[in-house]
Amino acid sequence: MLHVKDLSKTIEHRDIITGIDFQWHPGEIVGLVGRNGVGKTTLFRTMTNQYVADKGTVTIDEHDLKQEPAYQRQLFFIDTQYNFLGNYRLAELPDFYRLVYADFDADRYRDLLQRFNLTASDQYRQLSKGMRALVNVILALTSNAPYILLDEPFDGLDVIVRENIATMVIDEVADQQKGFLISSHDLNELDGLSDRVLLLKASRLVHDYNLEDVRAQAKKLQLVFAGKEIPAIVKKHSRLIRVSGRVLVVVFPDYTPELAEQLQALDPVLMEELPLTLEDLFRANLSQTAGYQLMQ
Ligand SMILES: Nc1ncnc2c1ncn2[C@@H]1O[C@H](COP(=O)(O)OP(=O)(O)OP(=O)(O)O)[C@@H](O)[C@H]1O
Repeated sequence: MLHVKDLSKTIEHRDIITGIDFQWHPGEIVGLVGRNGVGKTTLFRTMTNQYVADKGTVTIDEHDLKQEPAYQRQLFFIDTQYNFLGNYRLAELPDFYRLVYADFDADRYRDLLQRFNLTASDQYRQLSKGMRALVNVILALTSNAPYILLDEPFDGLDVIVRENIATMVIDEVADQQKGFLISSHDLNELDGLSDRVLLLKASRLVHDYNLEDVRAQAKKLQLVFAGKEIPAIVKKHSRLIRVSGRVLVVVFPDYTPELAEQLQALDPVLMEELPLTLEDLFRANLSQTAGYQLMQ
């Protein structure tokens, strides 16, 4: 089990990540979401000791990664902004990774390059953004590290490659109990991939969602009422996702049978359940207000 304990990092007197605390088990695919600049990449860099934490620890099975650097080999991360790969050909990369990851699977690396039509003699820096992202994921999978950090892995990839990667990640988790922590803006991609999502806001971890529980509790409804006014009970208990004419699309984070009865009693012209996406949850939790003020 990997445990991030009270991890904090200040850069140029600004708190970039503050008191981050969570546990992550092999076999879990955890999503990491948050708005631009909230600190997702900084969290990855601090977890892997690229940035020295001001406070807190990261342990794997109780071994502190700073005190026992050998355990860092159980954690895989490629920094998409700063890495050493640029000047090397794809065929050369296993030579480096083998030095750190003793179980690096060079045969599988070669097979995956072929499968995705990547040319082994190409230099990493000559690849397109999407192809580089793909090579990063291939290296992550073939490193055989049990804990893998992927920073925006779907950024720049076309839909076919995305689907292939998502399938490979799911297979690795099922077959080998690897753990993935995946930051993404593409919430649709994390939907159906993660069992659990961590939400960062203003440098802090503000939610640790078990998506199954959340889906059992929350409901997204399309509502139309006869009157012009939005009923108080709707405003009080829901977040507005969208409005078009008199049709409201709202999310109730805590939908109870009592609430359902109260809504029915308002005699809506239309009340229909819609599938709740991760994006709805993200918007419902990140906006500063419930959204109704905008309509006044
Ligand atoms: N080395 C650094 N020097 C100065 N500021 C930094 C440094 N690293 C990170 N920051 C700042 O920390 C904040 C968080 O950046 P970070 O890249 O971690 O965010 P992010 O959540 O990954 O963003 P995005 O989703 O846009 O990639 C930003 O304001 C960034 O400018």
